Amino acid sequence: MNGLLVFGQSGQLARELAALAPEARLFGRTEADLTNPEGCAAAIAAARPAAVVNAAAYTAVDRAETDADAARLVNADSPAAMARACAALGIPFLHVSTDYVFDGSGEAPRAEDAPTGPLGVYGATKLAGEAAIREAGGQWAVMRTSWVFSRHGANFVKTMLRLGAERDRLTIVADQVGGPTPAADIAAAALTMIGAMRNDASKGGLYHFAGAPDVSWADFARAIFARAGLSPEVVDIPTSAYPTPARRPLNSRLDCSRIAQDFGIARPDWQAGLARVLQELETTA
Ligand SMILES: NC(=O)C1=CN([C@@H]2O[C@H](COP(=O)(O)OP(=O)(O)OC[C@H]3O[C@@H](n4cnc5c(N)ncnc54)[C@H](OP(=O)(O)O)[C@@H]3O)[C@@H](O)[C@H]2O)C=CC1
Ligand SMILES: Cc1cn([C@H]2C[C@H](O)[C@@H](COP(=O)(O)OP(=O)(O)O[C@H]3O[C@@H](C)C(=O)[C@@H](O)[C@H]3O)O2)c(=O)[nH]c1=O
Ligand SMILES: [Mg+2]
Repeated sequence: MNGLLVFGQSGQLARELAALAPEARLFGRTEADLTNPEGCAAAIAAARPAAVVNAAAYTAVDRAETDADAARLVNADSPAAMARACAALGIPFLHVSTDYVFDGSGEAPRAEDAPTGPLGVYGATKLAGEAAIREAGGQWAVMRTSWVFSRHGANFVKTMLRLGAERDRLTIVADQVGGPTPAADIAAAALTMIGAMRNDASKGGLYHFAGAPDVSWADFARAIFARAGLSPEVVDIPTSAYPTPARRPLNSRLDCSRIAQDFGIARPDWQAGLARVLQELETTA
């Protein structure tokens, strides 16, 4: 897509956007530091893009607990400044949010208008970003996704490949359930949405998009090991047996029917995405 500006360069989603839209401009930290909201707005004003996707975020969930000021600047204040700069130029803005805006109670998949209740700083700052973007008043879309994995960056698949090769036995939480989502599918969905928004100024809003089917982290680990030909024993544990600085939601299931209805985008099959990512890791190793 001509004129697309992406915030983020080295991250999982940014790398997949670059692969699918090689003509896009990507801004890393040197071009735009998200701890500086006004700098992000100025970067948009100077670049005069046709559309903006924000693929940068403070994603270190545990570290955010003790680094809340930086997390808020990156996850809320800078996306808000980006949304205002896009509104001023009259161009579409797409931002990405998370299942961690929810409290994880119950077992039903959550729709976009379900009550939020973040359990930690990461989720709270992402939720604040959503609200500020809505208030900026331009043509915006926020896509909430979950459990992102790809060949790039830090993610659960790559952690499991490392630990599974080192250890005979792993204890993995089995009471957190959600949809693992290949970053490549998020990139494709984001480009579809931005294209539709450019064609129709009435398009936009809040959308859920996650891989299917929903699964526990323990069962996701088992699937990774089965496909990768590793055979550590995976022991189910409750979240209470895996203490971390940030609390995480137990129920991360996202109801993704709205994005299917409005944009024709179906939930991606994470097993297929996992097979692709393992193949990519093998050929680049
Ligand atoms: N990862 C996941 O499991 C999930 C992610 N999401 C959301 O999806 C989106 C994409 O996430 P993902 O690609 O996985 O994230 P990554 O952690 O892979 O990448 C984050 C990117 O943000 C950049 N970044 C962080 N801080 C700054 C800063 N101060 N200035 C400029 N750039 C900065 C990083 O740059 P650098 O490499 O230099 O640090 C990196 O390129 C985010 O909005 C995230 O909240 C939603 C659900 C799940
Ligand atoms: C490494 C390991 C993790 N776990 C657990 C911890 C955690 O509950 C779960 C997943 O670990 P992670 O470190 O990938 O979790 P985390 O970094 O919290 O993942 C989240 O990142 C943010 C950015 C999001 O937006 C979320 O959608 C989600 O993907 O697995 C084990 O139970 N055993 C282990 O050996
Ligand atoms: Mg993590």
